[in-house]
Amino acid sequence: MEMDQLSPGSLFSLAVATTILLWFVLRQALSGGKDTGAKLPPGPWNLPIIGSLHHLVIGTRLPPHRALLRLSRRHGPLMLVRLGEVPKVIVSTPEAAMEVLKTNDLTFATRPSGPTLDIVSSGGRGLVFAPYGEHWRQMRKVCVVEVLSARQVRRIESIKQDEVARLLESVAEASTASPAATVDVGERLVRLTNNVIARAAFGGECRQQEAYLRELARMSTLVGGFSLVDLFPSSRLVRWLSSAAGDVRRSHARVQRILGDIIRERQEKKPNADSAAAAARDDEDLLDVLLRLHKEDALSFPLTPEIISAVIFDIFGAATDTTAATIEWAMAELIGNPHAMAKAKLEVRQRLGVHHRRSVVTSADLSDLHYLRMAIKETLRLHPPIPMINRACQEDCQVMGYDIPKGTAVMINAFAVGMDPAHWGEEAVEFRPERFEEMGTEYGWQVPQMEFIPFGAGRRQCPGALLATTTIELVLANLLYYFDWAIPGGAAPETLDMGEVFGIIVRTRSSLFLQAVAACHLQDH
Ligand code: HEM
Repeated sequence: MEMDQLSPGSLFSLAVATTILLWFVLRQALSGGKDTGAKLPPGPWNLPIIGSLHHLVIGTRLPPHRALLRLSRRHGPLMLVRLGEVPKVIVSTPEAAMEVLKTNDLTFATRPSGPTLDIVSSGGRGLVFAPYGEHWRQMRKVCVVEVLSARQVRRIESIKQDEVARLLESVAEASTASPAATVDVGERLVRLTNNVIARAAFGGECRQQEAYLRELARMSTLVGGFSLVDLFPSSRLVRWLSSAAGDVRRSHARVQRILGDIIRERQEKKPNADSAAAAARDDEDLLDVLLRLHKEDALSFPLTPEIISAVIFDIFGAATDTTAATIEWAMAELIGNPHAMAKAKLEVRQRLGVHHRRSVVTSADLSDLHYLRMAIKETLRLHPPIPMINRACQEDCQVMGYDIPKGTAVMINAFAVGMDPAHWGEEAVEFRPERFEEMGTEYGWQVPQMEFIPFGAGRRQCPGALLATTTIELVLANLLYYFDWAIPGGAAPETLDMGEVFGIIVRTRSSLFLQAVAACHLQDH
């Protein structure tokens, strides 16, 4: 029985199974729950057992971030919903985000826990889901200072160019086939971002990459916080009915086995590597860096192989699908908006000239591509790949005049924030990159008023934003410079499926299949 994803069917089954308990629950409710006197945020009315879930599924087929945006328009920028048995505060406007991510940055600097999250976070031993504290501080520093150091970024730059060249060659091959083959854009992009991170992390490509990717994708859809086990963490009935926790555990174990093999092989290959000499070399990959830190043993929390594996897993998860999904959404939006596509293409081709001699447009060529950059921002505003940013409250506090008790899970709806009509106007749903120009040339990736937060904000904000945005620019510039793109069969742009699959990362519902026609000759690499 497939009970795991939030759907009307699964909720109905659950409601029937629990109806017999309703009377007792109602009796308890009528006899009066404890009134703590706290002034909690407003929210929709709740049903026993399922809480507010019916508002998210009945009469709507919207994914959670969209359904929650709709609810917030009725109940306010700070809203308390009960997702099953878990109360969550939903933050939906820039003003509310400002209070959580800036005014109370430290109070909300931790992540919530939950059955599936606890599994993928290896019990908080990695970085992305680690609870706030010394371990997180250390791992964040390792990530920023060592993993994303200037030297590593330089190394990754040449890997990116190499992988982009491979992508272009494979697209060129499809475009010259007879009849011309369609390109599964999403699949190629996931491959590209995975190859980049795999080569950055392990030097070579991961031999078990296919299996690794399959398990990562499976986990992403199960760990969005809307699996039944996460909604009813204390229910034995749900645990019995649901396979989500077991599926996540199995996928996670497989991924950890693959990573464990890679780490062991590396340790066996370079058992006596002189760490200082290795550090001085430019070819030290992320695994070398982490193993060197393990050997130096100078950190307060020793980097055990388990922690190294958890951190690499986190960086893979954080860096690959987010970047690939953004490029895919950008291509979908540009195809769906021919006027924007024409402008972006013209800019790339005019700025780079027709006689671009290198086989790949490099990062050095990207500085003047203002329209393309705005198109990427607009894509991230409309399709933040992580629309629901998970945080938790570390101590009792007040936000917008409401009491938030310690331990409350908080979801910042980055999608809703980017849709706020007070900042983005009534036509906020439209893809219009020019709006960023109208808001001022300085309107950057980080904005002071929190109306654009695809990378989060505050001390837990994404440390990979620069790596991500430069990769997205590089790939898009190349795709638009070398090819003209169209929907196969000449279908109209409106026919493009812009539906979403919800998970920890939101992706396009249907693969984006496009036809590419070479716009200029791709020189041999
Ligand atoms: C388009 C691409 C990306 C998007 C939209 C994105 C978005 C995000 C968001 C929303 C968060 C949570 C921030 C918060 O809680 O305030 C996050 C965290 C994180 N991201 Fe990214 N990210 C992207 C790419 C990357 C890349 C390339 C890396 C590579 C290292 C990365 C590494 C991380 C890490 C390590 C965290 C956890 C930080 C912490 O908890 O301290 N991300 N990202």
